Amino acid sequence: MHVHVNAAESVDGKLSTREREQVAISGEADFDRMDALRADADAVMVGVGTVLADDPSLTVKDDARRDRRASSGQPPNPARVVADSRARTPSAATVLDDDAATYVLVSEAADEEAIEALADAGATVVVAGDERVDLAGAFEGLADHGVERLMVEGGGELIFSLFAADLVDRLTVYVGSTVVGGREAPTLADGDGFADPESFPELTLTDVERMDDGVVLSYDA
Ligand SMILES: NC(=O)C1=CN([C@@H]2O[C@H](COP(=O)(O)OP(=O)(O)OC[C@H]3O[C@@H](n4cnc5c(N)ncnc54)[C@H](O)[C@@H]3O)[C@@H](O)[C@H]2O)C=CC1
Ligand SMILES: Nc1nc(O)c(N)c(N[C@@H]2O[C@H](COP(=O)(O)O)[C@@H](O)[C@H]2O)n1
Repeated sequence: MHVHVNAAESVDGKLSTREREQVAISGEADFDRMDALRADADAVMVGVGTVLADDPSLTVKDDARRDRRASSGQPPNPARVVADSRARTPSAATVLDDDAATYVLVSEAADEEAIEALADAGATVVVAGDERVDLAGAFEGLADHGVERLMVEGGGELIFSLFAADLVDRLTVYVGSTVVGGREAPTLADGDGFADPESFPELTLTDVERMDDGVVLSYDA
């Protein structure tokens, strides 16, 4: 599976405010670039922290892109994937609507009733890991469902875990010209952090593009 992480951060590296309120860091052109990445993916993934904070739809917004997918035999929208160890995704979450298939990745620690509620709401539940989702194991399950191109949008907890598990192939980051600040505000990679410089993931910068009032940095991982 090819895993592409794409996110937007402020110039000080924040994904949202300290209250986890969604901020439009991207401008029009970058949101359109993100929409094109969604349209090129088999599935779009977020952590449950993002579902609880933003209630995103994760769908392709441009009609022509959805039409192109449909005419090439794909569903109009990519599938949606939520990493959700304890099955906390609310049944009324927008990611569970009928606009696309949705996979919720849970761990063995998730409550059976919560898992049933997700299945009743139409999600396909994939169980991997004891206390936390084992991302590598869960991705094998997704591959069995035909997911070959996965785009990950965040947030910071999920992105850190993907780097820690060496599961990232490509990273694109829009850096907007704004300062959010706040030691509690989510950053591109949160989690426990890498303590040992030897374990820092090594990235290769492949492109720098000016866009809106910011830049898009592209890396191979
Ligand atoms: N600016 C941007 O491009 C984006 C910003 N965001 C922002 O990020 C914030 C949410 O980020 P976070 O709080 O970091 O939450 P998150 O979206 O990274 O979700 C973290 C949660 O995912 C679950 N999870 C399951 N397995 C996991 C694993 N193996 N590793 C890590 N997490 C796992 C856990 O319940 C964990 O608490 C929101 O404020 C949202 O607005 C989110 C996506 C993109
Ligand atoms: N690329 C990007 N730039 C920003 O400025 C953002 N705030 C985000 N947020 C992500 O977009 C999701 C919302 O998706 P829908 O419009 O609901 O489909 C949000 O949940 C973040 O993942 N991304």
